[in-house]
Amino acid sequence: MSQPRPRPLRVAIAGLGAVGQRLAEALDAGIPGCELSAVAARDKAKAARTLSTLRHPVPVVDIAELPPLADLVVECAPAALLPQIVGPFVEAGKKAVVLSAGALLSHEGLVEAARRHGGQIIVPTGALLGLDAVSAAAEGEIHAVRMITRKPVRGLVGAPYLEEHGIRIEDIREPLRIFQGTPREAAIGFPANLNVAVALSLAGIGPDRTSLEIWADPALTRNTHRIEVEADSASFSMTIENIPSENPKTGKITALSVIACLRKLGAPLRVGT
Ligand SMILES: NC(=O)C1=CN([C@@H]2O[C@H](COP(=O)(O)OP(=O)(O)OC[C@H]3O[C@@H](n4cnc5c(N)ncnc54)[C@H](OP(=O)(O)O)[C@@H]3O)[C@@H](O)[C@H]2O)C=CC1
Ligand SMILES: O=C([O-])CC(=O)C(=O)O
Repeated sequence: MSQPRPRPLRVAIAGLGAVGQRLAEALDAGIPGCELSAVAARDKAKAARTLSTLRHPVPVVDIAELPPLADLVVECAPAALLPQIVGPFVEAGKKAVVLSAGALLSHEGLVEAARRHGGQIIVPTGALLGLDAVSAAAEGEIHAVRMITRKPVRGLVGAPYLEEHGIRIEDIREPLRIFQGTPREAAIGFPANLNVAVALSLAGIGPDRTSLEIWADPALTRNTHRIEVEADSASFSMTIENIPSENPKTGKITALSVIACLRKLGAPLRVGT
């Protein structure tokens, strides 16, 4: 005898920007097993106007009001808000999908809280690719992971690292390597630009052993990430060229990655790790 169908997972969106808006539309159109239940926005009146075209209206609230309204939160807000969005969900044994992955490194207590309370933090592949292969390789031994990110100038301007080191990229005419280091260092210097490098490091050999280069390239229109992995099971390299969304720092594929991740949560056929 088949089991009764479980009730849909109530999904909250924290941050209604480039990712949040696309995700709200997709949830409203229907992701099996999920229903949009609430949205948190800074400017609630503006968010209510944005959401007025949804078929199924949802409350627009402050971040602190989300936990009783949802079983899972998708964090797609400025990185500084990560602990206040994710903490209450994982402490209640619920799930949080995290896009500001870089901020996890300075709030490792969130992972411990999820462990203690039976919650879960999910970092989707986001604007990157290949995290399935990296996770599989990490079950064996990975010798080295290298990532080279190239971005158009407007995808990088304003990053704290550039200000701190007096690096001006607005008028460059040739590609310029602006950073060489680790994802842990990049998460501090580029909090809105390099979540992908942190996600890669968490899937593989960690934020201190992964090596990262960042280039500003005035000829580029797409955020381009190349990853190179040497492991005892395989060697592989992959490149993704992201078409920017309304937010030039964020690739369009980011929201689609979250949609695919939510779709997999309750799917009868799940493909990929
Ligand atoms: N892991 C990955 O692969 C990727 C991660 N990211 C990260 O995902 C996050 C979201 O990206 P994106 O959608 O492009 O960012 P946006 O800047 O477009 O959206 C962020 C939204 O959060 C809102 N916000 C600000 N303060 C609050 C608050 N107190 N309560 C609720 N909402 C608030 C902003 O509102 P307002 O504009 O009014 O201030 C804005 O609408 C970012 O941290 C980004 O770095 C992005 C791309 C890839
Ligand atoms: O890493 C990020 O946060 C965003 C990014 O590079 C992209 O969208 O390509």
